[in-house]
Amino acid sequence: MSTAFDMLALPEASALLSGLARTAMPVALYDRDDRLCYANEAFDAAFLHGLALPVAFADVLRHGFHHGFGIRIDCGDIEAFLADILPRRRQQAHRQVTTDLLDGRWIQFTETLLPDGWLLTIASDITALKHNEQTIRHAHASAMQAALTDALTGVPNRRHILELAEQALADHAASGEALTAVLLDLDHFKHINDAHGHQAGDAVLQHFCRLAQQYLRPGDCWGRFGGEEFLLLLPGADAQAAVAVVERLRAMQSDADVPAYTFSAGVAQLQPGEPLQHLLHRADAALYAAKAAGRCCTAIAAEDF
Ligand SMILES: Nc1nc2c(ncn2[C@@H]2O[C@H](COP(=O)(O)OP(=O)(O)OP(=O)(O)O)[C@@H](O)[C@H]2O)c(=O)[nH]1
Repeated sequence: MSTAFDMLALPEASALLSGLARTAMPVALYDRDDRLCYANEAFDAAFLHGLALPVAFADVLRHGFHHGFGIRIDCGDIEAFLADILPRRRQQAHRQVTTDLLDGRWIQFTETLLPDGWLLTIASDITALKHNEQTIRHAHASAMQAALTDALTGVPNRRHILELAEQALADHAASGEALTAVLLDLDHFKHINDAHGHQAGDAVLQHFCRLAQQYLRPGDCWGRFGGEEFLLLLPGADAQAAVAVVERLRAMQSDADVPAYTFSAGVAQLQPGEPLQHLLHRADAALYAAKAAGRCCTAIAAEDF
C-alpha cells in the first residue's frame, strides 16, 4: 500500500524533511524498541544537547536529568519517575502529554503510535497559554476574595460573615460546644462623621477592625454587618465569656490617631436548635437594650440569664 509520503516527488519529500529538521517545534521519531532514531534541531536543543543517536527513550530523560535540562522531575528521583511513566507509554494510538521544562517553558507532546510500532512525537510550546491560564486563575481568586471582603476595612462583608455564621452553627451542631453571637455598633457615629469628617469616620471603622483582628482568637469570626455595625461569633464561649471578651476589647480601645469612640454590644448565646436569624434577632434586641441603657455598654439577651 502506498502512503502519501510514497507519492511525494523527490524534491517535495526532501523539502518536507528539510522543513521538519528546521521547524521550531521539536520533532522526534522512536523505533519499535523505543530508541530515539531521529530528532530535529529543536528537539536536540531542548532534550539532547548533542547526545548521539540512536538512544533509548529512558536514557534521553536520564541524560537531561543528570545534566540539568529537559523536563522538570519534581520528585527528584529519575528512576522512580521512569517507573511511573513508562507503563503508560505506547498504550494508545494518539496521546497528548503536558509537562514543564527546567528552563521554565511548558510543552505539550503529541505522540502518534504508527502501525509498524514506531512512535512520532511532536512538541508544541504552550508557555503563553499556561501563563494566560495562571493569570485568569489569579484574577478569579482575587475577584472571589473581593466579593467576600469589605473594601474599607478588609474584614468579611455582610454576605461572608453570614456564611461564616451559618458554618459556625453547623460546627456547633456537630460539636455541641457553646456558641455566642455579638452585635457591636459604634455609638453616635453620625456625630463622629459630622464633627471630624467622613474620612475620620472611615479611619475609626478601620481602627476598630484592626483592634478586633489583633485581639480575637483564630476560630472567632468577625465581619462588617452594616455601616457601623459588626458581627462577632465566638465558638466555645457562653454568654458570660462573650461579655468578658467584649469588655476586654472595649478596654483596649483608645488610640491618639483616630477620634475617640465607643461602642455598644448585644450578646446572645445560641439555644439548642435555634436558627441563625433568630439568634441574630435576639442579639439585635440586646444591642437595642444596650443603646437604651445609655450606650458604651454590653447587654445580654434576656433568655440567656
Ligand atoms: N465614615 C463612614 N460613615 C459611615 C459608613 N457607613 C455608615 N456610616 C455612617 O454611620 C452613621 C450611622 O448613624 P446612625 O445610624 O444614626 O447611628 P449613630 O449615629 O451611630 O447612633 P447610635 O447607633 O444610635 O449610637 C450614618 O451617619 C452613616 O452615614 C462608612 O463606611 N464610613
